[in-house]
Amino acid sequence: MSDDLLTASGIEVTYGGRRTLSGQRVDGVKVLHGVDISIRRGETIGIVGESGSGKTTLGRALLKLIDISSGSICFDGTDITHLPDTRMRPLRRRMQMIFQDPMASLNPRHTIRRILVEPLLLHGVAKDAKAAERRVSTILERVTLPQSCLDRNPHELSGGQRQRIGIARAALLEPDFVLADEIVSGLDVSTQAQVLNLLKELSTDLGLSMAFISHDLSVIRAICNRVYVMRNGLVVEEGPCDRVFADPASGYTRMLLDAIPLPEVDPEWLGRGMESDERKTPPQPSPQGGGS
Ligand SMILES: Nc1ncnc2c1ncn2[C@@H]1O[C@H](COP(=O)(O)OP(=O)(O)OP(=O)(O)O)[C@@H](O)[C@H]1O
Repeated sequence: MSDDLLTASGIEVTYGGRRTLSGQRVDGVKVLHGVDISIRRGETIGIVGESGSGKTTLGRALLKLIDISSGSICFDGTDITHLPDTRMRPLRRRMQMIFQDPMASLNPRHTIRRILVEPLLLHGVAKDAKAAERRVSTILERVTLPQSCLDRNPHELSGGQRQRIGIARAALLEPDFVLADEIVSGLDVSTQAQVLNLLKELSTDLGLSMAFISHDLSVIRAICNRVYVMRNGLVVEEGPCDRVFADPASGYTRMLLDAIPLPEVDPEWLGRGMESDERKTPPQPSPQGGGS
């Protein structure tokens, strides 16, 4: 069995290309220009880069949520590049996504119970509603939410609670791979820390592979083993976080690091030691807002 769970080679994505009714081809805009990326089993990689560099597009391409115009994608030994929907369906359960804005991904008219129970039944992970409810109750405890959340609608929860529901929904389906796209950028710093901690624990417990998209370098450093740095639809640097942050090979990565001084990170909540000189860096607000 290969160490790699997910590999993608030469990924190109073009938005807006089409054929007119008269058969003429209208060129679109190419936003990924041949990206190679691999994610090993049990590994968390970061994808970082300035706004518009193509992080979200790459993430969606990896999950086959958008079409690629060139390249290939392999998941757990299966070439999924041209896999038809029927054969892709069982793999979709194993490749989950957690979104930046849970309000946009959780149906506002459904209770949390329905939001969590339905996918379990749809994917056949639980054999009946009773078994599904048992699983949901257990995962709620795991993400430290009270059972009373089950009868609420998404808008009745806080942002941090909603993000925990997003994590619970992904984890319930027992995925092998989770893509997390800017999932803490809308949260305050202490809630960010709690959500990141939870995700880190879950990924270890469940042996998940994760790709973590963020424009926030401190978040990437806190949670990832390796990092891919993107610019203008290309990977300009890839390597272990420790090396890339301490000694970036690309001038662009150095510029990103200079532009966004790393804030002080409390090693208690990250469960990770830091060098004493890094700890002297004062906390700095990120000058970049928004995200994917
Ligand atoms: N559906 C779409 N149609 C057309 N162009 C798009 C679409 N989605 C993204 N783009 C363009 O593709 C490029 C890459 O966007 P993408 O969202 O992947 O970047 P990003 O690095 O995730 O940026 P951000 O951090 O701001 O979310 C941008 O120029 C964007 O405007």
